[in-house]
Amino acid sequence: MMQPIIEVGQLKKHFGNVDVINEVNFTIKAGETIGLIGENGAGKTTLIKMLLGLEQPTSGTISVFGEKAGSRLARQKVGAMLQENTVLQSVNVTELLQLVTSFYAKPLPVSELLERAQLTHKRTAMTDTLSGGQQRRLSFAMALAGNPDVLFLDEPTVGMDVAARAVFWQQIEALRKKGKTIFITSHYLTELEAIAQRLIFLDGGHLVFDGNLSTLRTQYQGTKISLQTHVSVAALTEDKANILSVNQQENQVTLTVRDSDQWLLAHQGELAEFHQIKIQPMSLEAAFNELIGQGDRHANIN
Ligand SMILES: Nc1ncnc2c1ncn2[C@@H]1O[C@H](COP(=O)(O)OP(=O)(O)OP(=O)(O)O)[C@@H](O)[C@H]1O
Repeated sequence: MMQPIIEVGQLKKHFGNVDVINEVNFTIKAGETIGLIGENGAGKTTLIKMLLGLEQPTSGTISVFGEKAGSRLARQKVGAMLQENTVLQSVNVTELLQLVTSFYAKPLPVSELLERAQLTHKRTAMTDTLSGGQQRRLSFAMALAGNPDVLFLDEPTVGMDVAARAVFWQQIEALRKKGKTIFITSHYLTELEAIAQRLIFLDGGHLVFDGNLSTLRTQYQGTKISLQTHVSVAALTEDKANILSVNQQENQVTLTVRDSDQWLLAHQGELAEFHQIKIQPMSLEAAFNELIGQGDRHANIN
């Protein structure tokens, strides 16, 4: 049985009177690959910074390898790629990686880091002459420097071109296969679908989903039905268990339902009152984004 290596309990973070993380609980086991998804401002970066010990929680507990986040032990075992590229000026790529590896007890060889980050051809380039995507890759090399057991990657592929992205995801897959624990944030579910067995969604600082992709699919992926009608929304959404979302603009109604056949069967008596019906499958991402949008509105009302 895999051991939990990170445990988060009743975690809260307020900035002033703004709740950024609200009562978040989860544990991470060794070897898991976790995708953390949420809109801008959902609290992803704040959560990662607390897991790294770079931000202090307002309340709640975080344990990393049985110790406080950011402890000496945790820093040896954890590598991170944050959103800002913190790259030292006036040194070349190799010198920077030599410096970073010197902080660790069991670092990876610089040549391997250069290769994994696709930067071998840039090994003698000054760090401030790198392009945005190359700096992102240098941050990746720095995250790997200590041969960490756990990797936190905050929107790692931003600024990378298509080819660099593809190689980057191959690297992540290779690290996953080696048994590394990987925690990645992204705005894009599609980018994580292939790699993350487990997905955690933050919405306004609330953990709204924590589970695997197939659970996510059965819970949220639906079919979109749009139509024009004077039939009331209440009547159209009577079978609550089948309705994922509903939107009405005058007589234009858009529903997302789990099972469109079941919905049509239930409403066959009203078909004469439906016009311009369109039925289309919805991508998981679109369905989930719609739900997250609803969660936001609920959060604002409460
Ligand atoms: N140091 C700070 N002081 C005050 N507010 C902050 C601070 N850091 C973050 N916030 C606020 O906390 C909220 C969550 O921010 P955070 O960066 O964690 O979100 P995110 O999900 O990572 O967003 P993005 O996708 O844009 O990176 C935002 O409303 C942000 O303005």
